[in-house]
Amino acid sequence: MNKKCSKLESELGAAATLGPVEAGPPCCIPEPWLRVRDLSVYYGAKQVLADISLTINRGCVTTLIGPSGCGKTSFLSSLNRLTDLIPGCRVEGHISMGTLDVRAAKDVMSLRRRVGMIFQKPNPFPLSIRKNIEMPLKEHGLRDRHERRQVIESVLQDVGLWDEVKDRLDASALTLSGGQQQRLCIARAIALQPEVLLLDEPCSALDPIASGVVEELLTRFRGRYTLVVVTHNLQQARRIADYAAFFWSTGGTGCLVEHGSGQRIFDTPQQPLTIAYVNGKAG
Ligand SMILES: Nc1ncnc2c1ncn2[C@@H]1O[C@H](COP(=O)(O)OP(=O)(O)OP(=O)(O)O)[C@@H](O)[C@H]1O
Repeated sequence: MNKKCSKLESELGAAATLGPVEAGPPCCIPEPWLRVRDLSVYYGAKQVLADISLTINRGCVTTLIGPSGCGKTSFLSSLNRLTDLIPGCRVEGHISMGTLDVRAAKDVMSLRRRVGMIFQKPNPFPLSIRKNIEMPLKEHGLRDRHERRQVIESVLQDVGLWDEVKDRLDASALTLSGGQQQRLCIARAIALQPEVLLLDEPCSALDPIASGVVEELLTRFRGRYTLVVVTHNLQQARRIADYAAFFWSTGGTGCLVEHGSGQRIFDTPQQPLTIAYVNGKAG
């Protein structure tokens, strides 16, 4: 077993507070899954991303780093077509996921089931803890009540919330702490069995302990989901990244400066801007 795999094993063993997540095979052998070619994004006349080409490997953690405003969220939102919902937003270029042409996909609801998104600020529905997970399951056609209950328990176990909430599933999700709300949002996303999870600064609104729990959870998801994580926390990015992509903005337009394995981007970056950024001297 190579070094990365044995490291993953010890990380899985260390995640004792979380549920019995069944990890898939670790991403030792890169398998391209999301392919982005010549992606440009505009808000009205303003171009905020130019000609981004990046391949994201299945089952791996890819972190997107770069200063505020360089287009990381816009990039994420293009991947599951949340950009469709932004008035005046226009996307050019090609995005594929496996054999699916993302930009041409007609069934956007199914695309978003396959590509879930977690936001910076936890956004549970103002409903009970149970309904937060049950409602999307119903919307996506899971009619059997017993099966829904099983999924609810299983995903709450996965995110380590089950023991904390099993006696108050009908309480409002808004009574949970910020960290618990974020884990509920992750449970809600994984209940739909996505292939890809997009996470936009998932820990930045959380205290260090809650942030650590979510980070540990992401590490355990490696292999089971393809994770694309935006983070401003370079230590965190360094810890979790199988791959990293560094964005920068010139004159308000974001571009991709450099990408590669996390180890290479953080330990031996090639581009002067990347060197300055990962060493805290730019951005
Ligand atoms: N809905 C919108 N309408 C117009 N401009 C927008 C919109 N959303 C983002 N922008 C602009 O697009 C640029 C890129 O924003 P984006 O949020 O993608 O960057 P980011 O790297 O994720 O920033 P941050 O790290 O601060 O979240 C910014 O200049 C921002 O002001």
